[in-house]
Amino acid sequence: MDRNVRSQSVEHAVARVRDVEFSYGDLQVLDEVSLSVPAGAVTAVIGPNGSGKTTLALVVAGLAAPESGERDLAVDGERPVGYLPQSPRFRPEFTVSETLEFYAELLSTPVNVEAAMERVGLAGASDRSVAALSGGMRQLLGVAQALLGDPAMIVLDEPTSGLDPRMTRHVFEVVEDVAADGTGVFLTTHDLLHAGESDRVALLDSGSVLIEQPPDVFVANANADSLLAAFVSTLGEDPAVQTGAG
Ligand SMILES: Nc1ncnc2c1ncn2[C@@H]1O[C@H](COP(=O)(O)OP(=O)(O)OP(=O)(O)O)[C@@H](O)[C@H]1O
Repeated sequence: MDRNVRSQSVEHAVARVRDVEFSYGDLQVLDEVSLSVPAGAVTAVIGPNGSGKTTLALVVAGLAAPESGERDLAVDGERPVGYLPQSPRFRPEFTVSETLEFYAELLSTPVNVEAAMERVGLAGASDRSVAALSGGMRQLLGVAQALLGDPAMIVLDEPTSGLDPRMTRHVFEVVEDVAADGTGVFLTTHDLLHAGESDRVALLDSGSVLIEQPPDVFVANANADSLLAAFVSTLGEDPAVQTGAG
């Protein structure tokens, strides 16, 4: 799909969170977070370690209920929401296709396991056991699992962590392709190079969304020449791991 068609479909949000607050016990990690996940676009959430990206991904996916605020999903009928956790665990003795068939049975919609394997480039490994997969292939299996059942939105928590540069590029190409078909893609990443090529970035800092806009707009507004430079000039050089909102 060309860029013009894609930018039109960006108007329609498949999910929205509004004024979301979330705490683990006494530790508040999301503070008044509002953002939307447009259909047909990749939204990349970036931010320091501990800034709340995984927690936000769980809330957006509907897997964690916010204490206050709202999460609305605007998807038609039975279409699922796909989710890839940060460290997916699959049964090591299952093959790739058995793993996907296992997840397919959990869905109430018709599922084409072959198509999911084709889409991520794992068709040639369908009979290989999970134990025999490289880290990159396991991550592709996770993406394939999230794509089962033609989801209206996929939420991927660090889908390229631990992947080499070419495999990282491949995963981003897969998700761009998925977005081009109208799916809303919401992912967290520390890969600012590829986040800079996504349709939108949301910068999370200590549980608050500082910006939510196309990366080139953020970079230009920060008077920077790259997303990395904009990230550092906005957040400062201090690499401290964050521990909650505030
Ligand atoms: N289950 C939990 N119980 C208590 N605290 C938690 C839990 N999960 C996360 N936290 C804390 O919540 C804060 C936000 O964590 P979260 O994993 O959402 O951040 P993140 O931005 O995804 O981090 P990273 O980039 O390191 O993966 C951190 O301070 C973390 O220690």
